Amino acid sequence: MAEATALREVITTSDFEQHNATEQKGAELAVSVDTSEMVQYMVEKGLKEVPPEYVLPHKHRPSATKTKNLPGNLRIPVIDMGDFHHKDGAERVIGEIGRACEEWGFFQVINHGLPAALMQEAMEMCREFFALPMEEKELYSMKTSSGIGYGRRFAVKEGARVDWVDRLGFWSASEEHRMRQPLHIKRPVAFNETMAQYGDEILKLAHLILTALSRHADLPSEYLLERLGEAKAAGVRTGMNYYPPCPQPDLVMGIGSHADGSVLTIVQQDGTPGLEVLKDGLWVPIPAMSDAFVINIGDQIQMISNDRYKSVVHRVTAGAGRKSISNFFLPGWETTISPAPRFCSSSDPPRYRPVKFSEYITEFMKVPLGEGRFVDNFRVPRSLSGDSMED
Ligand SMILES: O=C(O)CCC(=O)C(=O)O
Ligand SMILES: [Fe+2]
Repeated sequence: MAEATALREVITTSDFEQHNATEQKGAELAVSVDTSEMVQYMVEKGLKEVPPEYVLPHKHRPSATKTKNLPGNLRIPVIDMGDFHHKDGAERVIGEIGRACEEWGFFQVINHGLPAALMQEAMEMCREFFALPMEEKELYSMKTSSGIGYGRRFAVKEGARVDWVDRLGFWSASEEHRMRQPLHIKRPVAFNETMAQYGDEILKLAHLILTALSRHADLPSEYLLERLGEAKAAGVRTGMNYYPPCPQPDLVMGIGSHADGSVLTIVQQDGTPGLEVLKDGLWVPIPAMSDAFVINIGDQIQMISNDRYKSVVHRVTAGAGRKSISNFFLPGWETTISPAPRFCSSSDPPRYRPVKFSEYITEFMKVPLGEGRFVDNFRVPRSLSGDSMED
């Protein structure tokens, strides 16, 4: 029993799930999700007080860390990608994306190419799924360490704090990933088809962003994509998140502060605030635009770009109820990630040691979120990499 709990705790936490880690070794581990531990279940049963494992230390609570008098210029960039395919507009878009990734690691995009109707349908799938009776959602419970299915974010170690969120995880792209590890949702009936179409479009958007960043760094358009290994091996892991209404929102976090281990992450919000990014020591709320995507750089691009493009800490506060769709663009499992020569020089040698994505993700899943920057574990000690480690 204790062993099963420990296993489950280690397995279902990380941002981009551990699907590949165990799958590639042929060692998926059995896990079981206990319905009574789902946040939505507790809330629907009329919970009035947040259980102790969710409660944040005082100094980490939203009331203690909220930015008062946010400077007016501290707003994450909103970038209109409409001109990206036009010769005259492309330079502007590329410049804005590149600068946003250098300065913020976060930005929102509008006119991004995904039809508004498809975004609405995807959010509708998310709403309808979480509105199913608990017995029906349970049919999709995470059963193995793949992280695919209905489950939640558990503590990674005994006594660790738990996030106020339930999640449904699956591969939304590419077709290879969907076929190899499918999650067939019966209701809502349009789920599989809609989310496959959505995933394919998200994949295209991820490619566009990497093209823009490659060009921003004066590299061939395909450069960053090619560094992620075989095109077929990269994919999009999607997590539909439900942060149920919380009776004591100041005591908890929807998702505690963390940086994503992905290449990049593309998030669709439902129009409810909650997502915040840490900028110059201040928590900056991200406007909840339901027709935009929030895009953030993940650790893999930070390493490849030798810290030029930043993977930045963010968090989600709880409140009256919120849904979002997190799409993690992941490299091929066998891909070795290392700073690309273009981002290094004799005065700024590689700041990270090469690391196989499989090694990265396996280690990432063992550490609790919010405890330091995981990516720092792969930094070359300063004395070996020259004297230009400062940001
Ligand atoms: O819910 C959100 O807006 C973002 C969630 C997030 O940061 C994550 O899934 O890594
Ligand atoms: Fe995140």
